Amino acid sequence: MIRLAISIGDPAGIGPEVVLKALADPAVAALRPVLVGSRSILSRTYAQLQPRSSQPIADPAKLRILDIPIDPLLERSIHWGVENAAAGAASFTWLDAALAATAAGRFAGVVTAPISKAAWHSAGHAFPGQTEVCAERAGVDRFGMAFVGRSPQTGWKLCALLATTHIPLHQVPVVLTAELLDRKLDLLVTMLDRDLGITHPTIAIAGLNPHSGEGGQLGTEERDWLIPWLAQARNRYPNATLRGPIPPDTMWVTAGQAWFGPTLPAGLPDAYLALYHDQGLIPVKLMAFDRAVNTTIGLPFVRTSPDHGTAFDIAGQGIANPASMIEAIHWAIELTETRNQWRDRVVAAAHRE
Ligand SMILES: NC(=O)C1=CN([C@@H]2O[C@H](COP(=O)(O)OP(=O)(O)OC[C@H]3O[C@@H](n4cnc5c(N)ncnc54)[C@H](O)[C@@H]3O)[C@@H](O)[C@H]2O)C=CC1
Ligand SMILES: NCC(=O)COP(=O)(O)O
Repeated sequence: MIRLAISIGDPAGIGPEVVLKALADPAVAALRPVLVGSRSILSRTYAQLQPRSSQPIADPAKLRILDIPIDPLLERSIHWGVENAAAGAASFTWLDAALAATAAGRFAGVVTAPISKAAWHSAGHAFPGQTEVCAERAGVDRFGMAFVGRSPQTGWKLCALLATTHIPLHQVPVVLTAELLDRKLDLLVTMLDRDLGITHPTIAIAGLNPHSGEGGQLGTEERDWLIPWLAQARNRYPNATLRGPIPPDTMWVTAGQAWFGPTLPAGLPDAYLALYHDQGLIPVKLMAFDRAVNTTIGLPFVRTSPDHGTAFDIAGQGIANPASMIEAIHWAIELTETRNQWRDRVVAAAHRE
């Protein structure tokens, strides 16, 4: 059985709730994952939400928990919907413990419930997000934030990688370079092969400007370096079909048709490379807010997370939807299995040589 750790996220948000609701799903419970967090916080979540929850919620007394208590004085300052340093310190400690146990070989992968970046900063942890902590603790400097999802209507798999992530919009054209895109495309091609079993992918690559610059009239990045970079990338990846730079507003039209069905349009790409956070995540969340899963690629282990955040506005009400957390757990299993099969194939091929 594949062993998974689940860090329970910010205790003032919906993380503990969606984790306990996910564990009420028999298919998730059968995986017997280990929750990394405070037993006391989980018990409190269960006691308060079970009577008013819209959905079944698992009793933490029956679950496997790596208990990391919060100092009782600090625990008293944790309240639903209140973003503060105590909650940020706790969620950071739990993530770190899950990663340390994974690095020690106890788990094959980590599923992380949502944290608040602002709460982390208040607690003195100056990371942009969980992605960067995973990468640093794993000792890798080439990693990416990808989103995957399986359409409940058509079964089509959505896969999108963000070339840049948590930076201000005005920095995007500065940070985006041919070298950065080389690294991101490399990660994406590897992920498609190793994690999704796609050896000859078609990848849609967005332009940066409206209409991909309209020949330089609406921006020059495409003309100056993006189109030349794509020509070189096509030579480097003869097994891949690289389409682009595609006008960003229309790039997702067939993805939407494939997601909602009833039929799949012809010529669908296997994956999308978006150049900045909202260029990728607005369409992904519009299509698949309750299904999409954030996965960090480039790590030596699998890491997934729901696509949503801490939802402080509804924390403590019992109405949070666990669907994306459930998907994050199933994707962690699926990605680990495909990766293991890939490794077996590589080893078998090496023995044949
Ligand atoms: N994986 C992670 O750790 C993520 C963390 N975040 C963090 O979460 C915090 C809040 O971010 P926001 O932009 O407000 O996004 P959010 O996803 O927390 O909330 C956006 C809206 O969606 C609703 N919502 C979110 N998840 C829901 C669920 N499972 N069921 C029902 N409704 C749900 C919320 O109530 C809110 O109205 C930020 O600090 C952000 O950095 C955001 C995305 C992912
Ligand atoms: N918008 C995606 C997001 O915020 C995920 O951040 P991370 O904590 O998984 O790095």
